[in-house]
Amino acid sequence: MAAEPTQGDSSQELPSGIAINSSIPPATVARLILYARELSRLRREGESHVSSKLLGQLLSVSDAVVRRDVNHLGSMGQRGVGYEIGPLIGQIRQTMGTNLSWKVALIGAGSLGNALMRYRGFDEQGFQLVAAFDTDPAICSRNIGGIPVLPLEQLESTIVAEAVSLAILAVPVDAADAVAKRLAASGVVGILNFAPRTLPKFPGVCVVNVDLASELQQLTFAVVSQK
Ligand SMILES: NC(=O)c1ccc[n+]([C@@H]2O[C@H](COP(=O)([O-])OP(=O)(O)OC[C@H]3O[C@@H](n4cnc5c(N)ncnc54)[C@H](O)[C@@H]3O)[C@@H](O)[C@H]2O)c1
Repeated sequence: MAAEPTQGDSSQELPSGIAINSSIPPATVARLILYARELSRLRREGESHVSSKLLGQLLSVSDAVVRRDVNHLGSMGQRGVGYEIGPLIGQIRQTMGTNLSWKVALIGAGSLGNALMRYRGFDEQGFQLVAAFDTDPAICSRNIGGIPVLPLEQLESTIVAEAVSLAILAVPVDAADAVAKRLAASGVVGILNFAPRTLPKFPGVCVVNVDLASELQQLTFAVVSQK
């Protein structure tokens, strides 16, 4: 896997909160993910090839940027023919690790957790949400969006039994560190953290932070800077 989220001290933070540790620049990683989305759409529409110019237009970047980004994946394009869409999607997925299927646990089945459990888009991207965990007895033993909500006491045993490797953290901020520590000790290798704080570093565990308020601040910055 070429691109990895944060691990240890050599991590880099993207403005968006994506954090990676890799020879591929973070901005390129972010664009590669978007290229894959556009390429999949083009393939569904029956296209077999795409030029760097068209791919650039779809993301509002220049064709030179596209070529530079795709060069990180090895030799892919052919002058005059463009990129073959199928192999390019395959190479991006292999680089991102999304060619694999990942088992995911959700911790915190509150407002945000509920919305995530009802979201149908994870499966088609290779992410299988196997269980959610919560401390509230009124929520545990329920089934939300087809996902069982289990008491937090069953966290470690379920992660081991189901071979869960990723976790989504949607607990209140004060609970985040302790839960993350338990996830790391159980063998989870990646945490998507929604709690508005920086988690402690755990060896071998990658963290990506999602913070919509920060995204909104970037949006306001973009709006005020163009005036
Ligand atoms: N990053 C973002 O853009 C974004 C957006 C919304 C919410 N959040 C954050 O996500 C988290 C959840 O938000 P919410 O609105 O769903 O809150 P919520 O209060 O509705 O849900 C939190 C859930 O976590 C459970 N919980 C509490 N302690 C726990 C523990 N130790 N282990 C397991 N479960 C536990 C609670 O019982 C509750 O069901 C908060 O930290 C919030 O700040 C982030």
